[in-house]
Amino acid sequence: MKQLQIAVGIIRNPQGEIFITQRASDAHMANKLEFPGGKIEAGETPEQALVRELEEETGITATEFTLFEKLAYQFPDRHITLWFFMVEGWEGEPWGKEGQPGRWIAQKALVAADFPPANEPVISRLQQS
Ligand SMILES: Nc1nc2c([nH]c(=O)n2[C@H]2C[C@H](O)[C@@H](COP(=O)(O)OP(=O)(O)OP(=O)(O)O)O2)c(=O)[nH]1
Ligand SMILES: [Mg+2]
Repeated sequence: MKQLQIAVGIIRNPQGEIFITQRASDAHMANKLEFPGGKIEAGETPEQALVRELEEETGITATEFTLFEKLAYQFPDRHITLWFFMVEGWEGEPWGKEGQPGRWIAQKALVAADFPPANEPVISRLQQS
């Protein structure tokens, strides 16, 4: 069974909108919306992986972030631990750098069913705050 550690960024602007991207049609959790991010590599801290992944996937350099939630989720074929960081300071402007569609959505308008099932507790928290 695959064991993966994942760092993702909840990129939130001063208007309370969050930058989300859509996963590729051939990826695990195909076509679902996601918070940009990816696998923590050997020797990396979750924070280092977050900064690297956001540079690779959205072109921004994250400068201010805090851990928002850490949770484990068992998919049929893999066990993942997700580190969700709230990102409220960055340099540059996020875009779908790897060709994936990206857009800003009001925090309260996020819909849990549009994301992978592991994200449900985080979407709930974002809707309430
Ligand atoms: N990026 C991201 N992945 C998520 C979220 N929720 C969730 O369950 N996942 C899962 C899907 C994948 O199994 C895993 C993330 O892997 P990934 O495909 O983004 O990894 P990566 O960027 O390193 O991609 P790659 O180099 O392997 O192509 O975590 C989320 O909000 N964002
Ligand atoms: Mg990724």
